[in-house]
Amino acid sequence: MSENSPVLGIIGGSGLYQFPGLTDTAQVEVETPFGAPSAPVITGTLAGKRVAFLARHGLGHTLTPTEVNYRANIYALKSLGVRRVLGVSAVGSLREDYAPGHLIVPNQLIDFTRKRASSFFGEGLVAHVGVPDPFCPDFSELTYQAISSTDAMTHQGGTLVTIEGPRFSTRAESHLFRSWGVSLIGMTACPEAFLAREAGLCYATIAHVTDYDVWHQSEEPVSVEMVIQTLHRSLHIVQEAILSLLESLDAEPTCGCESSLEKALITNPSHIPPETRQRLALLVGKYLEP
Ligand SMILES: CSC[C@H]1O[C@H](OP(=O)(O)O)[C@H](O)[C@@H]1O
Ligand SMILES: Nc1ncnc2[nH]cnc12
Repeated sequence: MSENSPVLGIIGGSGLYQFPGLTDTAQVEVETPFGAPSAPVITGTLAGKRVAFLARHGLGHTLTPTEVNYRANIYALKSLGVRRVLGVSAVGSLREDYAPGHLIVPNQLIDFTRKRASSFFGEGLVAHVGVPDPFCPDFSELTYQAISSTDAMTHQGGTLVTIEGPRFSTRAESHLFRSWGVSLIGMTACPEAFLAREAGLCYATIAHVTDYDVWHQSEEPVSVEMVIQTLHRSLHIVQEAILSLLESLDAEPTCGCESSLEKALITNPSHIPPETRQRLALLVGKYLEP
């Protein structure tokens, strides 16, 4: 981390493949021990602050939610000195009052993914990170204030379920999630949020509702066309919210996200293979004797 490090990492989801208004941009090809990120990271200045932008599904939306290399994406942002990461996601709504076009900052997650690398750990170094509140509460509060400063209808909190995709849900699945009190459905927040926690980063999501999934009696079932149409109407508001969020990021984080690994490592250091120690040095170096 240096004085010039980006104050915010933005992971743009469906429809958000670049960030308009960025100046002094540079395209950074980051190599990580976990492979290549979804796209080059674009660093630049926005509202007078340095930011780093990454297109989650690749520049031409070439990666399915399963194919996204979440570990490389989070690692790449961490390696650039980013401390706060904002995920932007198109989501379906599982409740009447969270309507298409609304923006939400969710506060809970349910993980229904099955085929994703969801931890940086393994290969001789074990850690069990705590995620009772998987989104950083402080950063989520700032993010909620930022979306509230726009003209959009907004909501604070709600449980977001992440399904594996790429298919959308069946009606039975959609009703099941509703019966559990789940508010929103998407395909990418897990493992992104969990990896950010392992990497000691503050993470929050702006979820923009694009559809009512497939449970609603009077609405058409979700389709890509429906998602894109709603996105086109609401993405400029997300961008406006991010400009407002940047204004509130001067203070240092005071939450515990940065020290998430302090009590999470369980492996006897003398047993950690040197290659693993080296691969994870960016995350665990400060906790292990050289
Ligand atoms: C294009 S509809 C499904 C697709 O959109 C969402 O992507 P993201 O979270 O990156 O905005 C959803 O998770 C699916 O990947
Ligand atoms: N209904 C839905 N299910 C899963 N992911 C989505 N992204 C946008 N709408 C969605």
